[in-house]
Amino acid sequence: MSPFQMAFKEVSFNYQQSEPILKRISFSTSKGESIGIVGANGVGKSTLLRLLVGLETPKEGEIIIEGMKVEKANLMKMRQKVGYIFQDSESQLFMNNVYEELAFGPRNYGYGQEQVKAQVEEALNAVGMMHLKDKPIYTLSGGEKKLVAIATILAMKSQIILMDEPTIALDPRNRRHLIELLNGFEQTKLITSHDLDMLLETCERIILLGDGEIVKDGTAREVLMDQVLLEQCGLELPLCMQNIKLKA
Ligand SMILES: Nc1ncnc2c1ncn2[C@@H]1O[C@H](COP(=O)(O)OP(=O)(O)OP(=O)(O)O)[C@@H](O)[C@H]1O
Repeated sequence: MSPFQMAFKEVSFNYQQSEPILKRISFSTSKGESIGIVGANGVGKSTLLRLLVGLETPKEGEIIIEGMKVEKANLMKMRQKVGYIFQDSESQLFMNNVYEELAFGPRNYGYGQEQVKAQVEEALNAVGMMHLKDKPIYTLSGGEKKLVAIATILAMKSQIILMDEPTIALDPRNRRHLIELLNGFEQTKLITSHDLDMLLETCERIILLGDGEIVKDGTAREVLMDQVLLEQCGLELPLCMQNIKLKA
């Protein structure tokens, strides 16, 4: 058994003809960890998640998940293990209605009709969206689409969940709902976000990226409460840590 669940080993990456985006990135994660990935716009957070699900291939180094290298030959197996929730949920929902959307993954993995139904309903109940079961996707609001996208991953029973900016498009009530959901998940979570307050509540570990490298990999408190470090990387303290002056 490997001592880690996922590992980046000296991974470097650049898009075609662009400067290096990620430079010799190394870190590993254990089962059940909740990790926030933070950094300024364009630093490579989404790219890091795309590499993890094999949507991009490292130029150097390798990524290992549960003992398997992420590469073309293993992608189908990987995709069952790793659920990826895109920043723009719209682009990942493609079936006619919510039930069909959630059923797509489990059906593809060969589960029978009753099992598929059970997994879909369990996932919809988990995100509190059972009432949307028969709704056409195009009638959902942005926040509902986000929660349905999360439910598709739960219906697949993925043990590793990657989320790219999950609180975008959520109103305060649904944002709170998401935080509570995340805190109840036993799966390993890797979450990229500029919502540092949400990360402070949901992640025990934070990886701060800057200039293609890991600037700091530490506890949420160590990283998200270090104003000098955050400002060096183009970020600010979480709002809950700032002395907010409200307009009269
Ligand atoms: N398909 C692509 N082709 C070329 N360059 C790309 C592509 N996708 C992203 N980039 C560039 O790679 C860099 C990293 O992008 P990425 O989306 O990973 O950043 P990010 O940290 O997630 O940003 P943000 O916080 O704005 O979402 C950016 O400069 C971006 O313009």
